[in-house]
Formats: sequence, structure tokens, C-alpha cells
Amino acid sequence: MTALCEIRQLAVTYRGETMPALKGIDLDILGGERLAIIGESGSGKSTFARALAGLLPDGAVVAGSLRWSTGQPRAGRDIGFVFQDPSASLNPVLTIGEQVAEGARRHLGLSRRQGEARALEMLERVHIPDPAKALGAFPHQLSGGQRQRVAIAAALAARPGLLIADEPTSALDMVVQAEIVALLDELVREGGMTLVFVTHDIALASGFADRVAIFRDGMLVETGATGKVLAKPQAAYTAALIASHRDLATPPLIREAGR
Ligand SMILES: Nc1ncnc2c1ncn2[C@@H]1O[C@H](COP(=O)(O)OP(=O)(O)OP(=O)(O)O)[C@@H](O)[C@H]1O
Repeated sequence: MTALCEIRQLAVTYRGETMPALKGIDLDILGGERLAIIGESGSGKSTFARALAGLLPDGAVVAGSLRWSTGQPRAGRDIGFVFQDPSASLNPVLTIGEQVAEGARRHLGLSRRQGEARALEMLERVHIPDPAKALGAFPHQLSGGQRQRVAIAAALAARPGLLIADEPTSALDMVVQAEIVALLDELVREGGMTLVFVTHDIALASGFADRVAIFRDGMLVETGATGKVLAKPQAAYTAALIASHRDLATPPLIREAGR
């Protein structure tokens, strides 16, 4: 696999802060891989995901380089982004159909009718029950898991090559979590997309990620093939993270979700 993005010495300092939230990150994102960014709260995972997507807030100072093999990608078009809380990322006063169609219409230049057809297709792909009816529904009429499916449909509607999912399941209960991870896995495989999956849950990531990157205090501690890192972590911190996870000895969630 060739590098989709070569990240070198990436550092991010938020406006008004003296300490960088992220520093000295050297990492290649490989085309077509499923990469999990793992770390505890405050380790810089979201900062990394936002820096990658060009979605940092105004005033954040970025140092280092991101070299894309595809040319500079645009968030929404070339990069789809799924956030932790689907309620916050969906507009409560727009129908599901309008929201899923919006990105496709804007970025693919589709007509209203084509946008609606694309929205229907996407709702089918994310397995929303009765997708034709869901087109006209509002977010509050769906469950949390269904809302996250809609957010995923919206993120993928413009056919991005890279999907970044930032803790997309942490607002959901365990069963729904597993279903959403299985769905992301399925969609990324089908579409030949690259997935960057941000999570604090090393067990969840181990079920489907090809590679893991372990973050701590704004730095990259360790990276490698998932099986290798889990079996033989190089860093003491990674070993502690694995040891502290009570679920790691049991089969990963995603396999329980019905594959
Ligand atoms: N907009 C912001 N302004 C100032 N500091 C921020 C901002 N966003 C995040 N930070 C700080 O940057 C550091 C890294 O935060 P980040 O959200 O990237 O971590 P994280 O690993 O994603 O954590 P969590 O899982 O809790 O979201 C933290 O110290 C956080 O307080």
C-alpha cells in the first residue's frame, strides 16, 4: 500500500494555549487501510483527526507537514467525517433526506431529484429500515444508532476516498456500538475507502483495524499492525493499555455483531 498521506512532525497548538495539543507526529496513512487512532481522553486523538481533515478551529497553529498523494483533499468531498454525537452533527429542523443529499448535491453537482435518489441509495446502504419513509423523517424520530447511520450516510454521500470517524460509537450502547463498527467496516471494504477510526477503546479497534497508532499526551507512542502490537507491544504504555482492558481476552465486538 502506498501512503495516502505522509504526516511529518505535525504539531498543533490551540489559540491561547502555550502547550501544544499534538507534537512531533510522524505517521503515514496508507491508501485502503483501516487505521485506528487509540488513546486516553486528552491524548490528542480528536486534534489529530481534525488536523487531518482540515477542520481545526480558527486560530489553531499547525506546524509540520501533511503530504497527500491525491493533492489537497477537501473536507466533505474527499474526506468524510463522522463525529461522536450524531445529534450534534445532524440539523434537527432538516429532514434526513435533505441532510444526506446536501453533501452529494453540493460536491457532486447533483440536481434536487438526483440528490434525493442518492440519499435514498445511501440510506439503503447504511441499512436504515424503510429508507423511502426515512427520507422525510426528522432526526428526533430516529434512535441514536439510526441517527449515527444517517450521519455516516451523509458523510459518504459525496463518495470520499477517506472516512475519518471520531469516536463514532461512544455515545451508543454496546450492541449498537458493535453494529455501527460492523457497518463502517462493511462500507469501507465495499467502497475501497481508507478509514481512520478514533477511539479510546483498544478492544473495539482490535476487532477490525489493520493498524493501530497509540497516542499519549499529544505524542505518537507506537504504531504497527494490530495483531503485532497487541501480541508484542513495544512501549510500556501500550502494554499497560492492553493489560488494563478487561475485554481484550474475549472475542472482539465486531465478530459478535454477526459476521
Ligand atoms: N478547541 C480547543 N482549545 C483549546 N484546547 C483544546 C481544544 N480542543 C482540545 N484541546 C486540548 O487539547 C488536548 C487534546 O485534546 P483532544 O480533544 O485532541 O484529545 P482526545 O484524545 O480526542 O480526547 P477526548 O477523547 O477526551 O476527546 C487536550 O488537552 C484538550 O484539552
